Amino acid sequence: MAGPRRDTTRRALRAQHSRRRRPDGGDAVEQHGLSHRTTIGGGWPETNADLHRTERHGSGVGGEDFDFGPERVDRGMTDVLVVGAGFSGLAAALRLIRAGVQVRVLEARDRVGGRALTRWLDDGTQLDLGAQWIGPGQDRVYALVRRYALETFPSASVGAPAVLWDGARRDAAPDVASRVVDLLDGYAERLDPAAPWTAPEAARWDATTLGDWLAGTAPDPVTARYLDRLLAGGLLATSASQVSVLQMACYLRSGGGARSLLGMVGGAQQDRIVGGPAALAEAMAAGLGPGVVRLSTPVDTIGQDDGSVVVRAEAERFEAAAVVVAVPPALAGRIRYAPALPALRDGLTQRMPMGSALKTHAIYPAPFWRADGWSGVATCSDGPITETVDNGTPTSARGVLTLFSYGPAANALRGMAPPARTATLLDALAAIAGPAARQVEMVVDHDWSADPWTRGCFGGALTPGAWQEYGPSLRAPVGRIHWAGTETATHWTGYLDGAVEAGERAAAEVLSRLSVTSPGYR
Ligand SMILES: Cc1cc2nc3c(=O)[nH]c(=O)nc-3n(C[C@H](O)[C@H](O)[C@H](O)COP(=O)(O)OP(=O)(O)OC[C@H]3O[C@@H](n4cnc5c(N)ncnc54)[C@H](O)[C@@H]3O)c2cc1C
Repeated sequence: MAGPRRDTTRRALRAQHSRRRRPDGGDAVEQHGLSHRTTIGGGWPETNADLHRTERHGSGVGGEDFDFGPERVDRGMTDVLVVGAGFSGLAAALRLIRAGVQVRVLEARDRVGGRALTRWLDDGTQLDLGAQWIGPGQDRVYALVRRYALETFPSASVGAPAVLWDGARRDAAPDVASRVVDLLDGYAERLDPAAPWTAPEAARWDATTLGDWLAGTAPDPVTARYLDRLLAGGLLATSASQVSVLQMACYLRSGGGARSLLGMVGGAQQDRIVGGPAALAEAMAAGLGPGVVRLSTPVDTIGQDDGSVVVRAEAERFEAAAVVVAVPPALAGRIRYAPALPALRDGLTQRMPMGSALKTHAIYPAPFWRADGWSGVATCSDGPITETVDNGTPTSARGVLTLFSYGPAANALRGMAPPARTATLLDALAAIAGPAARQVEMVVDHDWSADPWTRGCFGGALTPGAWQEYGPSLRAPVGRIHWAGTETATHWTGYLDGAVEAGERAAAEVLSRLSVTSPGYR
C-alpha cells in the first residue's frame, strides 16, 4: 500500500509545484482575485524576523467611535458577515453560501488560512509553519481534501522513536507514564464534550491544576515533568501549572483520547496535505466565489441593534443581518463591541489565553538520522525541545527535523537573539541525534506569538476554574453575533477539523436565525 500511495503523492506534489512556479522565481497562487505569495524566491530567511517581512500585518484594533443608527440590512447586499478567513470562517462561509445566503468574509491578513501557513524551499520542499497534520477521525478535513481534489501523504516514519529521559536516551518512556495518562483518559470519558462543566467531578477537576495533579499522581518527578511537557506542552503549548485537570480532560475527550492525539500512524499526526493546509484554505476560499473574501480588512468594531449588525474595519463599514466571529477568543476580546459584550462572554475572552509554542524547522541536505535507524521522533523530559519529528516530504531529498518547544521553554528561546536561539536548539538536538545535527543548512520558524493576528499557538485554553464559571459562554450567541473558531469546537478542538466543525455549527445557528426572521429564505 505504501509504495503506490507515495508514487501518487509524488506526482501530485510535482503537479502542484509546477503549477505554482512563476517566471520571477517566486511562486504564487491566483484564485478568484486572491493573490497569495506562497514561496519566498531567492533563498530562505534564517530567522522568523526575516520571514515576518513577507507578511503584511494590519494596524491592530482601534478606530473611531461609531453609531450604527436605524439602518436596516440591504437584502441585495451581504446577509452575513464572517470575521476571519481561517478554516473556521471559510467553513462557515461555505455552508452559508451553499444555503443561498450572501456572505462576505473579512480577513485581517493579506492571505487566507490563518494558523495554516506553508512555505517552500527552492527545491520544492514543503514546510508547514503552522498546522500540518491530519489523522483518523478528522472526517471533516479529509472530506474537504477530497472535495477540492487535493491529496495527502503519510508523515515520514522510517525507524524507531527515541525518548530523552532525564538526560539519557532510551527507546520508550517507562510504562508507568502510560498508566498515568490512562487515568486522565478515564476522566475524559466521563465528560460531555459540549458541556464539560456538568460532570459531577467538574468543579474539583477545574480547581486542580494539571501540575498539582501530576505531582500527586505520577510516581516520581521525572515522570511528572515528562507528562507536563508531553500533555500540557505537546497538546496545549503551555505548562501544567497553567491549566486545570478539567481543561486537559476536555481536550483529550475532544480528540478521542491521548493515543489518538499523540499518535503518528493511526493518530492525529498520521497524514499531511500535499501543498499544506494552506492549499486547502486557498481552495476553500476559491470555492466561495469571487469577491467573497476581503483580505487586509482587520475588523475593529462590531455593533448591533434589533435589526442588524454593523462591522467596522478601519475606514470601512459593513452591514448584515448577523456576523460569525471566527477568530480565537483572545483575539475576539480585542474587538470593540457596541453594546459591550455581556460580562461572562467578555470574561471568557480574558480567561482563554493562547498557548506558546515554537515550531522550528532544521533543514539538512539529507535525512542523516535515518541511516542510524532513528525515526526523527523524540520526546524529552527536559531542555528547550520537547518533541522532534522527521518532517521530510516524499519528493524532496532534503532532511527536515522539526523541533517543538512549549510554554516556558518557548518563551526563554523567544528572548534570545536568533543565533543564540539556533545554537541552543542545535545543542539540544545533538543530544538526541548526534553531532551531525549541528551541520544544519538553515533554520526556519515563524513566531505565532508575535503575529498580531494569532498571538500564540496552537490555540486557546481556559485557565483553572474558568470552565465552571465561563464555559457556558463559549458558544452562546450574543444577539446577532455567533462564535466560531476551533476553540469553540466540541470535537477536535484546537485542530483544523475542530475549526471546520465550529464554522459549520455557527453557520447552522445563523441559518436558523435567518429562517426565523425571513420565513421565505432559501
Ligand atoms: C504551529 C502550529 C501547529 C499546528 N499544528 C496543527 C496540526 O498539525 N493539525 C491541526 O489540525 N491543527 C494544528 N494547529 C492548529 C490549527 O492551525 C488551528 O486549530 C486552526 O488553523 C484554527 O483555525 P481557525 O479558523 O479557528 O482560526 P485561525 O486559523 O486563527 O483563523 C482566524 C482568522 O481570523 C483572522 N483575524 C483575526 N483577528 C481578526 C480581525 N480582528 N479582523 C479580521 N480578521 C481577523 C486571522 O488573520 C485568521 O486568518 C497548529 C497551529 C499552529 C500555530
